Amino acid sequence: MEPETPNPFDEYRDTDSDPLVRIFEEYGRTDLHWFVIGLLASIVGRLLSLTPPLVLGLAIDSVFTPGGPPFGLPLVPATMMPSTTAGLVWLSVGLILGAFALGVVFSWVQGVGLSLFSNRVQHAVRTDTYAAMQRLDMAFFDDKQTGQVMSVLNNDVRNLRTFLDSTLSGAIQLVVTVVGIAVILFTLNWQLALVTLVAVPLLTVFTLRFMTTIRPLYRALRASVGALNTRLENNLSGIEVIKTSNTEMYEEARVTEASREYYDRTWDVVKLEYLYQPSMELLAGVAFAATFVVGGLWIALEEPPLFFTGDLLVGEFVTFLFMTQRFIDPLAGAGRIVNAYENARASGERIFGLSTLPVTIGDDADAVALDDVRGAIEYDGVDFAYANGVPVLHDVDFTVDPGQTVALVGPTGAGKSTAAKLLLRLYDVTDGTIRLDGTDVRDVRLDSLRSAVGYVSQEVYLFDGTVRENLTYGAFDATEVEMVAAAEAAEAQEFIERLPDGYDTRIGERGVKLSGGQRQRISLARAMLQDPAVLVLDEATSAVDTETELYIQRALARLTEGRTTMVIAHRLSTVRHADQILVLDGGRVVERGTHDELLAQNGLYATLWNIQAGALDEADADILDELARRERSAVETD
Ligand SMILES: Nc1ncnc2c1ncn2[C@@H]1O[C@H](COP(=O)(O)OP(=O)(O)OP(=O)(O)O)[C@@H](O)[C@H]1O
Repeated sequence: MEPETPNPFDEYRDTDSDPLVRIFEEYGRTDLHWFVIGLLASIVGRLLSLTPPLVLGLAIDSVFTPGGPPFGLPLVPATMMPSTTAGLVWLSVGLILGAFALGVVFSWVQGVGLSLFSNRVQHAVRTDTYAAMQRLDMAFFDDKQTGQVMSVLNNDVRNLRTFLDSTLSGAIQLVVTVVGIAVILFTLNWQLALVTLVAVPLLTVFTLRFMTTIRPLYRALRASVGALNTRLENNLSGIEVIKTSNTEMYEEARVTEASREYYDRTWDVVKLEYLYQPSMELLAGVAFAATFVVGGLWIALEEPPLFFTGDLLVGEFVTFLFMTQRFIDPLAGAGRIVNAYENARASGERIFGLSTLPVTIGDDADAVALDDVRGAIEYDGVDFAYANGVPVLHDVDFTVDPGQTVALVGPTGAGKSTAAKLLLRLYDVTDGTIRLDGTDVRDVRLDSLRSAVGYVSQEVYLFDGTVRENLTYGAFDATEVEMVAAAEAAEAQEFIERLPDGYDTRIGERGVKLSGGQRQRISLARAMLQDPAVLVLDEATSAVDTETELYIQRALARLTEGRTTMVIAHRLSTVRHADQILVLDGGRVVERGTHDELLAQNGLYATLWNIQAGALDEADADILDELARRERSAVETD
C-alpha cells in the first residue's frame, strides 16, 4: 500500500474563531426571526411538558388526600378555583390534557421555525462556499482534492444544518428544562432538591472532559470522510483506466483502506461515546436512587430522615420523582448534544477554512476592462514556478502582433502549456510581465481578460447535457442562427444533424457519447461562438484519422483567421505556416523563427522535425494542404 499522504485540508481549517458563532454572525441574521420563533416555541413546549407532573402532585395532595392543603395554582386567585372535588378533578384533567394539546402545537411551530431557519442557512452557506471555492486559484485544484471539496459542500454543510435544526435547540431546551425543574424542585422542598442536584457538578465535569477529548477525534473523522470521497471520486472518473488496466482488485483494496480509515475514525468516536454515555446514565441513576431513598424514607417514616427537617407530602414526592427523571435524563443525554456540537464544529472549521482561503489571482481595485482588444501579446522576461517552487519557465521573451499566429513547440514538459496558461492568468508569473495590448494582464479585470482570450484545451471537457448546451456554453446569448453557423464553421454541423436528436442530443457526462474528433469540433465551435480576439489552442495529442484531421484543420483555419493565436503544437506539421515558431526546451526559448528558418538552423527544431518522421509528415501535410486548397476552391466556385 502507498504511504499515507498528509491531508491537505488540515492546513485549510479555520480554528481561529468558533465557526458556529460565525455561522450566526454571517448567515443567521436574515432569518433570525425563524430561529427565535422556533426557539421560543421549543422553550414554551418544554415548560408545558412540566405541567402534568406538577398538576398530578397537586391533585394527589389536595384532591385525593383527605384533609390535604387547598388546591392552588400559581398566579390564579383561590376564588376562581372550583369548590367541589369533582370540579377539581376535572380541572386537573383539563390542565393536563390542555398542556399536552398545546405542547403539540408548540412542537409543530418549533419544527417549522427551526427547519426553515436551518435549511435557509444551509442553502446560503452551500452556495457561498461553492462560489468562494470557484474563485480559488488553480494551484488549489492542482492538488486534485475534488472529493474533499465535495464532502465540505455536502456532508459538512449538512452537519451544520443538523446542528442548527436540532442540536442548538436541544441544548437550549436542556438548559431551560434543567433550570425550570431546579426552580420547581427547590420550591417544593429545597433539602430533597439538594440530594437530586448533587450529581450535577459531576455530570458537568464529565461532559466538559468529554468535549475536549472528542474534539480532535471528530476532526479526524471529518477528514477521513473527505479522503474516502476523494478516492471514490477519483475511481469513478478513472473507471475506464481501471477496467482496461485490470486494476479492479487493486482499487478495491484502496477503497477498502479508505473506508477502513473512516470506520476506524468513527469507531474512535463511538468508543469514547460508549464510555461516557453509560457513566452519565449511572450517575443519573444514582441521583434518582438517592432522591427515591431519602424521599421514600421521609414518607414511610412520616418524619424527616437523617439531618433533614420539615414535611414532605406524597404528592410532592410524586412530582419530585417525575421531575427528577425529567431533569436527570436530559443531563445524562447532554453527551449527544456535545457530540453533535463537536461534529458540527469540525464541519464548520472546514467550511470556513475553505471559504476564507486567500485568493491571489483576482481583480485589483483599479483593474481595467479591455475594450476592442486588438490582440497584441508581449511576454517580457517571464519566469514561472508552480507552488512546489521548481522553476518551469526562464526569461521567456516574445511578442505577437495582432492577428498573427505564434506556435510553441518543444519536447514534452518544456513548459509550452504553462506559458500559454499564464496569458489567461490561470497562474501569475513569478517574475517579468505579460501584456495584452500593452496592458499588464494583472491590471486587467479577469472577466475582461478571459473573454478576450479564448482557450481551447487539448482535453476537451463537455458538460453533461445536450449538444446545444455545450455549444453555447459561455456564449449563452447566441442565437440559433449563430450557433448553427459556428457548428458549420467548425465542421460539426454534419455529424450533429446525424445524431438522434440533433442539437438536442444528450452527450453524456464529459461527452463520452461522442468520438474524440467530434468532441474537438464541438469545442472549436464553442470557441467560434465566444469569438475571442486572442485564441490559445492547446493542440490535441491524440491522433485522429486523416479525414477528421482535415476537417479539424479546416475548422482551425477558419477559427484562427484574423485572430491572434497561440498554438501549443505537438505535431509540427500543423504549425508549418505559423508566423513565428518558438522552440522551448527546459523552460527557455532556445530557437525562434519560421518553419523554414528553423529547419535551416538545423538545431532542436530540425531534430524534432526529423524525429517526427519529417519527410513522411511533410508528405502528409502536403496532401492536407492540397485537399484544403481544393475544398476552398470548391466553396469559392459554389
Ligand atoms: N500544476 C502543476 N504543478 C506543478 N508542476 C506542474 C504543473 N503542471 C505542469 N507542471 C510541470 O511543469 C513543467 C512544464 O509542464 P507543461 O505542461 O507546461 O509542459 P508542456 O511543454 O506543455 O508539455 P506537454 O508537451 O507534455 O504538454 C513540467 O515539468 C510539469 O511537470
